[in-house]
Amino acid sequence: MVVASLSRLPSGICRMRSTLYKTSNIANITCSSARGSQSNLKHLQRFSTSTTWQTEALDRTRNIGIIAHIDAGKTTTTERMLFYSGFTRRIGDVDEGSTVTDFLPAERARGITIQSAAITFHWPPGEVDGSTSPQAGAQGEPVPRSAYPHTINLIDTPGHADFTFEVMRSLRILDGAVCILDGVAGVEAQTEKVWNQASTYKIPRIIFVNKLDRDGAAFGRTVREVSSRLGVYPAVCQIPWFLGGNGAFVGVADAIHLQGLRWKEGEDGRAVKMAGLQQLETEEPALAQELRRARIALVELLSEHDEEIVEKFFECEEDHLAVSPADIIQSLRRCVLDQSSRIIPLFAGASFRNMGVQPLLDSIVNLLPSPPEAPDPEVSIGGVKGGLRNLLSGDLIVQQSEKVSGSPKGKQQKKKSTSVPNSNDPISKLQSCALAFKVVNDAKRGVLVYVRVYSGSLDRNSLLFNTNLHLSERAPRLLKMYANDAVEVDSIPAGHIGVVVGLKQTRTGDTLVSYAGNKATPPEPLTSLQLRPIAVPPPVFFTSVEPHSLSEEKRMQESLALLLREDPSLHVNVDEESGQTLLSGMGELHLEIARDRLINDLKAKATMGRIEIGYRETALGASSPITTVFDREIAGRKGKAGCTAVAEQLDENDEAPHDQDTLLVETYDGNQIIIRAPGLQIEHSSRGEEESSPLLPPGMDLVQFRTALQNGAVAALARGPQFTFPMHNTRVTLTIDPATDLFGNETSTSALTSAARQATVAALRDVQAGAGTTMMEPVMNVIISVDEASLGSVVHDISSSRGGHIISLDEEVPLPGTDASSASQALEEEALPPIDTTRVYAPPDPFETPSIGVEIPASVTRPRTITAKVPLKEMVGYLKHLRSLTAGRGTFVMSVDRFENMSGQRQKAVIAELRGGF
Ligand SMILES: Nc1nc2c(ncn2[C@@H]2O[C@H](COP(=O)(O)OP(=O)(O)OP(=O)(O)O)[C@@H](O)[C@H]2O)c(=O)[nH]1
Repeated sequence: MVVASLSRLPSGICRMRSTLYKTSNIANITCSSARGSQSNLKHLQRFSTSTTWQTEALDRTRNIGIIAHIDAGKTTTTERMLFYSGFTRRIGDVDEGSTVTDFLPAERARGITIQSAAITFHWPPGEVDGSTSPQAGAQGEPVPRSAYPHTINLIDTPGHADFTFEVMRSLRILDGAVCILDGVAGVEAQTEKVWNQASTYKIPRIIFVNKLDRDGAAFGRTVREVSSRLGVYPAVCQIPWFLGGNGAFVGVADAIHLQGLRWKEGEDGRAVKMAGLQQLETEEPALAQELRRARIALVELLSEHDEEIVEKFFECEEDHLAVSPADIIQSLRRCVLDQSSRIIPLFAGASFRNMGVQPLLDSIVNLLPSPPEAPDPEVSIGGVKGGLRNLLSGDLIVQQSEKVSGSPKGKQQKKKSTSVPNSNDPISKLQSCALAFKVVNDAKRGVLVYVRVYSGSLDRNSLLFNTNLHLSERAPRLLKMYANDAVEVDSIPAGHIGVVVGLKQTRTGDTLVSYAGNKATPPEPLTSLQLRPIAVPPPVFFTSVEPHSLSEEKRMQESLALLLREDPSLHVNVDEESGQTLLSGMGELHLEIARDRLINDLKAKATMGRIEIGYRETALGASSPITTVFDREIAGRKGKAGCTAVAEQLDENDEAPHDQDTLLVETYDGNQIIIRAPGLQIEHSSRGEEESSPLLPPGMDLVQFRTALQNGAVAALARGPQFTFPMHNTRVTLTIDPATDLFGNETSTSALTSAARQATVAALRDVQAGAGTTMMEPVMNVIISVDEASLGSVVHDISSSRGGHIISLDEEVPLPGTDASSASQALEEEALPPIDTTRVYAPPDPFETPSIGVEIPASVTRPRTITAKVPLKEMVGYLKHLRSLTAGRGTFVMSVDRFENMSGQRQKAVIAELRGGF
């Protein structure tokens, strides 16, 4: 056996690698030895100044994420990656709370990942210079990419369902992903959910089956689940090495290189023993035989999808074992990038035992795409959707719009098609385009905005226009991050991930553009350019937040504002009547973490109340038009404005008015707000952009007028007339008659807001007195995975004790994600032919008979899947119950389906419970 002891040899990783890939020309690689996390900053600065960043070839960059079910081992694996790449000197432990990526106190305390952290390291260790990787060695033989250092930007994403939105946000900026599976639990419900979300963004993926050291690990079963539950063809590149077939897990056998890799129990994993096929044949004959089968299956699978490997196969006289590792890697890479093949390379290991992580790193570099190879990022601009590269090349035709006199915002537009770019074309003015994917408040450096740059180069001090908030901010400082260490840079080039320090407003999820010229805003339609917009799901839990004293109020509100910038799936609103601040979110854990962040990290002196379900209230009919005139002093200034409001049940089939008098039709938190001002005599500037009216109060423009009225309606809708829950599914129409409702100077924006609020409140009370209002509750889409034996009891429990409706059994119904395009994606996926799971190669698990070519009954390969709609109230604490019904095997995921009207009886029961406490 060849022994490569990395602890003894400073360049050991390289040695191991050269043995791994049998390449002769990689002697010029300088391997860095493992360095301590304290000292690594200096070490990193050496190869990460702004100049080198600029010149780092983009094809040697990987922006990847790790996705998985909670506890599959994402953080544990990341820690090993950091260690082997030389970024840290010791391996952090999740259970001891000493990991690099889970650096928030709340994460360390709970041992789970809450916020995605972006980390940069190099694999293999060494400097990433400007040269592109050579594709061939001196003798013309292909050289694997993993022979040359690459920059890996890694995003560790949370696995808990409460943080799905966080995962979605991270997925948007990834070019590739590693999906980690727990080798005992197999494909779990949350894995399926995240997998489907990654499919939505067409992210190339590889799979790592982890925890193979645990009792009950079943690699073969997991492989079969990958094909049946994730709907892909697993390309088994490694199989587990159990000593003597049924003994301890000691390493992996690699079907690409036809060799065994063995790690010594209890060591840090840097020393790897390698054994060729012949050696395995004498020492581990059963493993050697299975390895041959794995190689045959791998070449066969690739041949079905890749012409080039077929040629190589013929060149090797149809000998599966003779095809070179480099040819197999290239074929795998082609299949991963061309996702129509649905081939997913699959690797094996046990990160906690330090086994299998270096080959996984090699595969990240070898198989996952560089930024230019990744799918074209989706953008929306001027009402058109398409790819950013297409937009920049002129292949995406943007409809430039001219507003029609008096038309509502965004409606009734005259379209004029412009092919882009041309010399006058606004798209050619775009200098850079970036997505802010994360906002973090750093105790030392202030607010850090993580950005992924998609085009051009984001330069220090450039003016960035935020197309979501419609404001400009300067970028005074730029950083390149290494977990919680940073290096100052002058610019962040396209394809890279970096941090902007000093932005005051930008939130997670906002698109930032810089543009040529010195105008305050970019030319239309660049103002509407948005990268991969995602819809924030409605919050379903809420809690009150009270400052300890009045003097703490300001600090608390500032901290809450920061929390909201970090996480837009949190919502804050102030109940106007009680003055209470309410914080709402996606789940109980989500709010608990928000509480931790607010009180422990941001040091707000505040108390949070009980976490409760966010019910809603809705109108059952329509009010009569209610006109009120607000006439009171506001902040020492007389304020007077009138408004007429009608509140009614929102019927999706009812068309909103689109006439000249309609200034706004907007859906906000499930309610629709319409603003009308007949006779306002709206005028347009010659360029058709600015709107104004001679009848508006002096100094007020149409945007301020609309926003003031809208704010009033939104504030009133936050509290229902009967149950005080926020209104839902309700339409409010505000009508302003310039002759009777506007009073010159006295009509300030705050007077308009108060008038709109007052009129809406009165209209809601009128509905309550007439047709009435009712409570609504969140109903969840729930997908439960159980084994056959527990199916009956779980179905019975859901439908009889929890008032749920079973929608289907064993049907692959993708959960409606938080992304608008997932539904269409699901439809697209429906069209794909089913995977023939009987042809999928999976090695036998210990104590199982060989499985190749043997038909596997569906009941063995697939756990049963129950899809149901269940009120959220009945799902509180469900995991514990499910575990007891299924002997610990059952798992579930859920997402909000809709809010539903509650029956009188159910309403009464909930109110009694709320009064008496849970
Ligand atoms: N036996 C064994 N345990 C492992 C392995 N990998 C991770 N674990 C353990 O599994 C638990 C979860 O690991 P994490 O790395 O925190 O998992 P995660 O996927 O990051 O979890 P979240 O961040 O909470 O989603 C920890 O107790 C780890 O020590 C492994 O290969 N073998």
